[in-house]
Amino acid sequence: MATDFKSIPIIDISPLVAKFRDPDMAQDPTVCEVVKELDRACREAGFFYVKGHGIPDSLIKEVKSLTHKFFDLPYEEKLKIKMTAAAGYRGYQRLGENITKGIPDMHEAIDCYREIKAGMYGDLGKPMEGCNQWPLDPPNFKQLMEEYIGLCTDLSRKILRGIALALAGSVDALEGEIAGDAFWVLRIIGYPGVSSAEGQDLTGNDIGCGAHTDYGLLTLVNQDDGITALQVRNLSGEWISAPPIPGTFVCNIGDMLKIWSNGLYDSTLHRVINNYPKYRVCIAYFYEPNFDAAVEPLEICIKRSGGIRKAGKAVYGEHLVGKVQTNFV
Ligand SMILES: N=C(N)NCCCC[C@H](N)C(=O)O
Ligand SMILES: O=C(O)CCC(=O)C(=O)O
Ligand SMILES: [Fe+2]
Repeated sequence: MATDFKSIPIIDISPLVAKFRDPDMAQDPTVCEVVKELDRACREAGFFYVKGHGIPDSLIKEVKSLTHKFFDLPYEEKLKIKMTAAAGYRGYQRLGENITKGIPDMHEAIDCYREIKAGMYGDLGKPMEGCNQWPLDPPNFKQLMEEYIGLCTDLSRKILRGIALALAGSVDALEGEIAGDAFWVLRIIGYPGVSSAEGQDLTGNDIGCGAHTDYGLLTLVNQDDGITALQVRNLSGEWISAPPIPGTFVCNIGDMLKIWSNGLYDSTLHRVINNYPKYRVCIAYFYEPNFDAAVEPLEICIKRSGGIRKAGKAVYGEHLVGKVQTNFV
């Protein structure tokens, strides 16, 4: 459960990264220290920054710079990869097309999902079937994003080994049936600055993305430098800022990890408000369970919660499809 945290901790995960392939990593004292810090952050806030993650800073920056270039293009150009239900909800959505709790969000985005081939998950997967729609301009966009997705997938797996150690006492508890064939989502997002959104009165009250939780296991947020816009809700309802810290990712727990941990970890509510005059981009990578995974509370987590089971079984793909089908106007 979240607490009244006032700030979001920064965790140096380099021991987890270094010992990833070490069969005895669970006995390593530096790994154990990171596991403790992760566990504490997940219990208290459901949010933390990671440094020492090993993804090159040049790539993290390049991803943001190409994202700016794409959103700078004329609307007609962006529409060439328009998101539709027929395209498996993959592609470009205009400003206000995504809705959160019934209210249009002041962001535009490209949504990408791991490929689902026809028939792969039967009726469960049908709505999301398809390949991603990548823009031809800027050149190299697809290649760069795919490289980035690969590295984010590897990194998430490393962090989840730490979390699996904390919750289940074994490094691979979140692999196999739960996430051995992990699904992923990438949202490439742009939030106009306060004065540039057309027809807005400069009150700066427009919500870039309304309060929500993420759907899967773990999110890696790569946000623009110099703009504080992401806010995280603590137990008493205060919004705590998560300012960009160069060289880090903001990480947060998703709904499926909340279920698996029997609520020991919460998928914390968060929102985005860009009150700056500058256009802000964010690339959010979501590491999710296997598309057809049935996720339920882990026995040991139920024991640690006084023997009370706090959630039933949820099939990840159903949860995602339910969200996606109600997220758009
Ligand atoms: N794949 C993820 N987690 N996307 C987060 C989007 C949150 C906004 C969405 N309209 C909603 O209400 O969920
Ligand atoms: O823009 C951000 O900083 C976070 C975006 C987010 O929360 C999401 O896409 O789920
Ligand atoms: Fe989010």
